[in-house]
Amino acid sequence: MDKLLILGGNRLEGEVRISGAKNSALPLLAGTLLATTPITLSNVPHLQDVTTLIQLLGRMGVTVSINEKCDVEVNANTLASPIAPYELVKTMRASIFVLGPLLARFGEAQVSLPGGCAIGSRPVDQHLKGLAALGAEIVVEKGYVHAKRNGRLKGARFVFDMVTVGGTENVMMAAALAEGRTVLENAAREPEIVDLANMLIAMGAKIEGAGTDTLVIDGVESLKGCHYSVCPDRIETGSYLAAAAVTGGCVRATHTDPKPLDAVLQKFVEMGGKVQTGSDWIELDMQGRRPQSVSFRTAPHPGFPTDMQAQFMAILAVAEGTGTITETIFENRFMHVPELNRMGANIQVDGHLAVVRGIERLSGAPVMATDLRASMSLVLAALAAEGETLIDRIYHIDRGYERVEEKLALLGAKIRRISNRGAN
Ligand SMILES: CC(=O)N[C@H]1[C@@H](OP(=O)(O)OP(=O)(O)OC[C@H]2O[C@@H](n3ccc(=O)[nH]c3=O)[C@H](O)[C@@H]2O)O[C@H](CO)[C@@H](O)[C@@H]1O
Ligand SMILES: C=C(OP(=O)(O)O)C(=O)O
Repeated sequence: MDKLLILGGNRLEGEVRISGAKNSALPLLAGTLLATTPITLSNVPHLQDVTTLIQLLGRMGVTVSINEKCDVEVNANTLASPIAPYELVKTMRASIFVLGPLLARFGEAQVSLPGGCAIGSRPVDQHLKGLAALGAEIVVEKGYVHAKRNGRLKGARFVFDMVTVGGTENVMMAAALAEGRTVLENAAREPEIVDLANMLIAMGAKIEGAGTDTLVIDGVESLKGCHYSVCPDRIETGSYLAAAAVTGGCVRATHTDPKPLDAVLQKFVEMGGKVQTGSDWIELDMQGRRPQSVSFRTAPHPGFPTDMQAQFMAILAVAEGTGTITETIFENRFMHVPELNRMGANIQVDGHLAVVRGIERLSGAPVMATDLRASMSLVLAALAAEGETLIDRIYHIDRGYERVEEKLALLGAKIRRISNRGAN
């Protein structure tokens, strides 16, 4: 298992090029199943999760190739078996995104239930209820969702019980091929929903309201291929800006989009950072200063993203003053706390609330990554700590951060990947 070795204490300075968004690339790849002619996706990040979804499409008989520009070309016409098996789904929850498209386009699907993960139980009941509202017959048996339709899916009005990003995406994809109008209420408003809607529209879908809490989808009989570029990763962007915040440095993230990051950028300003933006870049300059503590609660977009919570906790750990963090989206997303405390942080958790009392300097220690964003919070803490930190189970970070050690090294981090393939 690979580990990361980081020697802390360097102020990070420079430019970092942001990759395509993991959380967009995954539903877009699943959405390619809906098209009757090939789709070409560009700006696809090179990540373990993307590889897993491509493997899943390949396992179903879909033809996936990478062209000379590193674009991913998908031809779903060769699909042979609409089955997403447990051994692939268990490594990546986003595999559930193939359910709606398979059902709508090919009439049936068998997708392993993804189950929970480190951050929470993460049920998919809303995905299933939404598809059932469109007329799908759904049975859950032996750990698999069996879904089929008789005739076309039928447009319907459906109100999500809670705001769910994946649920909105799955049902929106299915509704794009349903007969008649679907209205999805209490829909998620994340930028990745807008990206998926835009690709579906480029394929010929009729969708209005993406980015609001009501989606109106007029189903069409078929969708065609297109060329589509994955939107920039707002969480990767925020994570590299967090590296500036935690080290008192100055980082400019390029090839990104400042708009979806309002809530995060506001907190950097509250911390005492100087934030400047252009149409496709963001710079955070801490001017050598220690961040001031801030408090926040996670919320669906446009609120503060849960996917940035762990990284901000690392900043608060070395900030001046005390800050509180309330995690409202996932029930178990404080797994990084004991590891940060092992590095000297002073964080107390009571249910969904974490109280972080900033200290001047963390100290390097051997720590264990428990999930994707927790891994990044340990990396950030290590960058600010005195001495060496060895982070184990770094495979989590490879799910969501492309060439992380290379990008950080270019900003001046002393970071090295220790590969120990085959051994634990
Ligand atoms: C691949 C991807 O895009 N992942 C993101 C997506 O995950 P994901 O789409 O899984 O997250 P959801 O928005 O669906 O989950 C939000 C909350 O709703 C609950 N829920 C969800 C669906 C359901 O059927 N029933 C149910 O109870 C979940 O357990 C959670 O408590 O949005 C999350 C919230 O912004 C992000 O942290 C993830 O990075
Ligand atoms: C929780 C995340 O991803 P996933 O939904 O793929 O587990 C994340 O990106 O922070």
